[in-house]
Formats: sequence, C-alpha cells, structure tokens
Amino acid sequence: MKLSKLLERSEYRLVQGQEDTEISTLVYDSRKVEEGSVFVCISGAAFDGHKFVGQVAEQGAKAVVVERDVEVPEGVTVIRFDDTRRALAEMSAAYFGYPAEELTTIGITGTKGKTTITYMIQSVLEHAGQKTGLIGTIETVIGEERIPSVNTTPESYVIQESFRRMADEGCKNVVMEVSSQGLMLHRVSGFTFDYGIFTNLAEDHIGENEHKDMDDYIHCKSLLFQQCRQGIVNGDDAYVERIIKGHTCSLETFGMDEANDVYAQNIKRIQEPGYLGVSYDLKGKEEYNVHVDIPGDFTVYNSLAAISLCRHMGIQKSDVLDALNTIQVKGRLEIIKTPGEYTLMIDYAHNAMSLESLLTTIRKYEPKKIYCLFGCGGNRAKARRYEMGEVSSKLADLTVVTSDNPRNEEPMDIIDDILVGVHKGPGKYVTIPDRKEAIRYCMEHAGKGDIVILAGKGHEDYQEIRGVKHHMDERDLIREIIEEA
Ligand SMILES: CC(=O)N[C@H]1[C@@H](OP(=O)(O)OP(=O)(O)OC[C@H]2O[C@@H](n3ccc(=O)[nH]c3=O)[C@H](O)[C@@H]2O)O[C@H](CO)[C@@H](O)[C@@H]1O[C@H](C)C(=O)N[C@@H](C)C(=O)N[C@H](CCC(=O)O)C(=O)O
Ligand SMILES: Nc1ncnc2c1ncn2[C@@H]1O[C@H](COP(=O)(O)OP(=O)(O)OP(=O)(O)O)[C@@H](O)[C@H]1O
Ligand SMILES: N[C@H](CCC[C@H](N)C(=O)O)C(=O)O
Ligand SMILES: [Mg+2]
Repeated sequence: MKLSKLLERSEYRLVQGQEDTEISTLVYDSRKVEEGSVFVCISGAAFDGHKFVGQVAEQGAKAVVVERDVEVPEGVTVIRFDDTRRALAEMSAAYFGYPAEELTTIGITGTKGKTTITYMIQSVLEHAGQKTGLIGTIETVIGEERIPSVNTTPESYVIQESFRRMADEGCKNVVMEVSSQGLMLHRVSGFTFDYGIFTNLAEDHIGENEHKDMDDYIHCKSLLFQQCRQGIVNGDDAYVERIIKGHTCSLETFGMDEANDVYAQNIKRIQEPGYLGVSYDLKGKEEYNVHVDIPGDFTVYNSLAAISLCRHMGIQKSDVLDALNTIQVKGRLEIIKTPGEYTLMIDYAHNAMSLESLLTTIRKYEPKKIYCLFGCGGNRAKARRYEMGEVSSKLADLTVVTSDNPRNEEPMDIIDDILVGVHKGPGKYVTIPDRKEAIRYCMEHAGKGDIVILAGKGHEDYQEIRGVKHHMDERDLIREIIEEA
C-alpha cells in the first residue's frame, strides 16, 4: 500500500522523503514496527512516541508521522500533522478501507447511561434481524466473538479494525459508547456518525490524565454533534444547550414532557419478589405502552433514547417492545437471586451522579431499608470519594464502606476519604475493607423487604491492585457466601 493512500483525505505537510513510498503496516507502538511500517508518534500520558523515532528507523520503518520537529534519519519519510492522534484516526480509516461507510454508525455520549443504551439498541436491532456490532465499557462484540475492553472507547486504530471486521462479518450497524476522553483524544475522528445520542451530564472525569475542568469536559462531549448526521439528545438535561452549541446535525429530543419530541407519561414502577421493572406511556412522535425489565426512573430516559433512535431507523414497534421486555445488562441493576428475603443487586454506580440517581430511584420502590455497599477506585477522580460518601449517607439506611480497585493507592486512604463524605450526612455506616466480608455482612443483616445494592464494580470480574488484576467477580463471591453459610 502506498503511504499517499493513507493520507488521501488528510491535511498534512511533507517534511522529508516522498508520499508515494510503499508501506507495509500502520503502527503507533514502536514494539510492533516491522520492515516497511509507517509509525505514528503519539504524545501520551506515559510515553512520547517521538522519542522512539531513531529506534523505529533501525527496525525498518519507512515513514514516521510527527506533530513537532524531530530529527529523523535520512531515507525515512517524515509527515507532519498538527495532531498525530487525528493522523492516526484518519490514516486508520483509510488503512482499513473506510469501513464506517459500510455500516450505520451510532455513537452514544454522556456521563451515565451509555453502556445500558448500547445494549438496549443492540438488542432491538438484533430482534429486527439486523446484525449489530457493539463497542463499549464491557466489551467489543463482533458476531459471536466478545473481546473484553480496556477502554470504553478504544484507540482509533482499534475502532477502525473492529469496524472492518464487523462489516466483513455482515454487520449492518455498529453501536458504540463515545467517552469524552475518546472525543478529546481523537479516537473517533476520521468518520462521521450516522447518529449521535446524548444521555446527560454531571461533573466527573476531572483530574490528572482526564479533563482539566468542566468546560473542557462539556466541550469534548459537544464534539459528537459536530460529527454526526442526526443527533438525539436528552432535552431535560440542564447542560443540553451547551452540548448542542455549534452542532451541525439535525436534532430530536427525548424527555419527560411534551416540550420534547418523544416523551414518557404515566410511569409505573413494577415490583414482584426478586423482580423490579418499569412501564410508561410513550408519547410524541410515536405512542404506545413500554415495559422495561430494568428498574428506575433513569431506565425511562435510557429506553427513550433507544426508542427514539430505533424509530429513526424504521424499526417496528414489536421489535422494540420484545427486546426491552427481556433486557438485562451485566452489572447494571442486575438482580442476583439468593435464598434471602431481601433483594440483592449488582450495579456499576461509581460516581455521585449515578449513585444519587440509583438510590433515589430505588427508594421509590419503597424498600424497608437500603443497604448501600461501595468503595472507590484508586487513581481516579478524588471528588468521587467525598461525594459518593455524602450521597450514600444521606440516601441509604446503611452505608457499607469497602474497597473497589485500589490500583496504586492504599485502600485505607481511599476509605478515609470516603468517610469524610459519609460524616457529612446523617446515615449509619460500617467500614469493612475486604469486599467479600462486606458483602457477607450485608447478606447476613438484610431482612425481608430490604434492598442491598453492591455498587461500583458492575460487570468487572477483577480487583486491580498495583497494576495486577486479581480475579474477583461479585457473582462468585455471593455464591461462595451462600455456600459457606
Ligand atoms: C490516560 C489515557 O487515556 N491512557 C490511554 C492511552 O495511553 P496514551 O495514549 O497516553 O499512551 P502512552 O502509554 O503514554 O504511550 C504513548 C504512545 O507511545 C507508544 N509507545 C509506548 C511505549 C513504547 O515502548 N513504545 C511506544 O511506541 C504508545 O503505543 C503510544 O502510542 O492510550 C491507551 C491505548 O489507546 C489507553 O489504553 C490508555 O487508557 C488507559 C487504560 C485509561 O485508563 N484511560 C482512561 C483515562 C480513559 O480513556 N477512559 C475513558 C472513559 C472511561 C469511562 O467510560 O468512564 C475510556 O474511553 O476508556
Ligand atoms: N441515564 C442515567 N442517569 C443516571 N444514572 C444512570 C443512568 N443510566 C444508568 N445509570 C446508573 O449509572 C451506572 C452506569 O450506567 P452505564 O454503565 O449505563 O453508564 P455509562 O455512561 O456507560 O458509564 P461509564 O462511563 O462508567 O461506562 C448504572 O449502573 C446506574 O447506576
Ligand atoms: N470507567 C470508569 C471505571 C470505574 C470503575 C470502578 N470500579 C473503579 O475502579 O473506580 C473509570 O475509569 O473511571
Ligand atoms: Mg460505559
């Protein structure tokens, strides 16, 4: 393949050599360079790809793509972009033959609800007989294959590679989560989404290696609506105007009243032993009764987003209803059966916004008591700790403070931060650093009519301590506790 082919849709400057150089592979990790590769230098959080230029030239690289002046051995072509992450995205799209153009692409952004909505949409589209790939926090799904995720929105090269495989395997659509970091770091540059969805926004992801402030976070999320054809946005969200500022797409809104194009009325909470769900009347552009097998008011928002999208795609009502009626998303309000008389659920709430929505919505099911167990991840936004502690102390009957992924921090330091928040509220609490023991405590103390929420780990099947992921799946822990009783 000629280097010029990879550059045909890009703005760049030739610094040295020629564009008609024949290249073998497109690479952004020096360890993968082979004879004839073109190496894209990325300035990352831990490494600067420009530092590997000499090394990749020795390994046989024919060309390098840079974003600043670097000394490059003669004989190696040098291409300069203003941003090499954009270069990687655009060149990857070309390298894989623009696969996004063979798929209907659906991107979902927002602070919460992305994973849930991707599975709702995938389920509806598959019910309608349309093979649909998925990329998100839990996994990438290509046909029968499920690849566990490292990032919610992977590197652009990985996205384009997955799109290619999806198109080749007969997928008609791809539905994917678009994190703000993904937008900020050009992981989804190089193509236009057919549809963009905005769920909601709350302060999160501000800190080292994430966003510098709230303005940056909002700005990054708004970029999706300058990069899609049809936007579908939560019209009730306080930030929606800022998200759609500068949009270049058509827009439709969903929400809770007639100010929105599609809205919900007459919401009913459904509760049976070991089962929680929700139903409502859909109004606006389409009108029918909807039943979703996941509880909560935010489930109404999530399903409205999915329904609005599917309406645009011409999907029949029966496919929408059948799919939503039986939907289950791993670790998202996932109810686990136990011999106890309480209801036990595993959920992924790991910031104040989701914990507050979760506890508020679960309270509406009128449980006798809510047990809220959680910890906070190490090396992630610190504000989460104080805020989640305070939210739980105010809204749960008992807060059980434990560990999440400590990463490179001391578990007790994280717990101490959480307790600062807990002390701001009136609630009772216990501290049990070992997560299994904390779960055991809940299961031994909860009684009839209580709801126990294990928050924060959701689908995760590991605990990350100092760079090592140790197997830990809450479903296994619950089973062991039942067997040990
Ligand atoms: C801080 C951050 O975003 N890190 C991500 C990022 O690393 P980076 O680009 O900064 O890369 P780096 O390790 O500094 O290396 C820079 C460059 O040098 C190259 N390199 C490096 C070493 C070497 O020997 N040779 C070499 O060429 C690397 O291949 C890379 O091209 O690129 C990696 C590969 O794409 C990501 O896996 C990694 O995500 C880490 C795991 C992460 O935790 N990211 C978080 C902040 C994140 O992105 N989260 C969002 C949202 C999550 C949510 O849903 O809430 C997400 O989308 O996942
Ligand atoms: N629309 C919503 N609004 C507020 N909270 C929500 C909403 N949907 C889900 N939640 C809560 O947030 C948690 C995470 O939901 P989900 O995984 O769907 O969101 P996400 O946007 O993919 O989050 P992440 O960025 O962490 O991957 C759920 O387990 C639930 O507690
Ligand atoms: N996508 C989230 C995952 C957090 C999950 C939680 N279990 C933790 O480790 O903090 C983040 O990187 O912020
Ligand atoms: Mg997600």
